[in-house]
Amino acid sequence: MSSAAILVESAKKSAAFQAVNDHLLPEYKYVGIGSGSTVVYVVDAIVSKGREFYGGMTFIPTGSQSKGLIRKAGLTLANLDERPVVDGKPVALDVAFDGADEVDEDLNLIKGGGACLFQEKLVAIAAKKFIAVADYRKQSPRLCTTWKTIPIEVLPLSAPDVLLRLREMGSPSPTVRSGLPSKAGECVTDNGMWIIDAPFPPLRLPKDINTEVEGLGKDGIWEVKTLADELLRLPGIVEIGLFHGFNGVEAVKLGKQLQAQKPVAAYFGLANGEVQVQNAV
Ligand SMILES: O=C(CO)[C@H](O)[C@H](O)COP(=O)(O)O
Repeated sequence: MSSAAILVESAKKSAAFQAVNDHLLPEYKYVGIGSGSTVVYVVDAIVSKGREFYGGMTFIPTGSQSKGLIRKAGLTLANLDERPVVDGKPVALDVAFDGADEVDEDLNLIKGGGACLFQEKLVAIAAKKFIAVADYRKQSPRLCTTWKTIPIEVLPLSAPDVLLRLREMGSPSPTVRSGLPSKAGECVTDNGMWIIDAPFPPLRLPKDINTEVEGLGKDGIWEVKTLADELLRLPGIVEIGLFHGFNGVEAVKLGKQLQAQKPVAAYFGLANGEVQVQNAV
């Protein structure tokens, strides 16, 4: 491994251990475990706390990789739809930890680099608190600055029409993600869908908008929510890798449970070994 890669791995690990220390409380019962390479360290951090600490917890995966991690670590596994239902409601997860491809200054996220965005969003919204864990490369003032594409999960037979609509919306060269080098043909998600990676110029935040026209993307620059709403209106798109809106704490105040996509905090491992915490304000 190159020294740059070693630095990145060590940053992911530091962020994961601090996030778990700060946000996994011994009384918790249901814990969401996301996907990707950073989440491997989240599981390591949980295991390092010892069975007395995590033995009463059940871990909910966001896809087959995450399921494998939970099983391999000897943690108790249950699928999202296997939580008990109390008073007609599935119990909320106490916390969910997941990685991110890009995090903006308002804690909006791009996710889906690992093609797991659909189940990741289901787990994030089912959690009282969602914590993003990443290394320093993922921090960015605006989405689509360093991670330049938005992953979009689509029904395979809708792909040609979705690609056309994305081009009309100002995405210059959206492409169906390939499964290569490990799989010939398209990348097929855990849900049997395909992923389209749609490049967009860096997205605006609501505070950047001077006129309604800008927010609508007519100048080619979209605001996060406007773009997310427009994408989700298109039949064939199953889910998008934009996580935006509000977080779990705000959702409770607003009475909008099961709609919170944003993390309450993002933990970034830095190149100097420190961890920077970006909390929701
Ligand atoms: O969204 C994801 C998978 O769909 C991942 O959480 C995201 O790609 C970050 O991965 P990594 O921790 O490997 O950088």
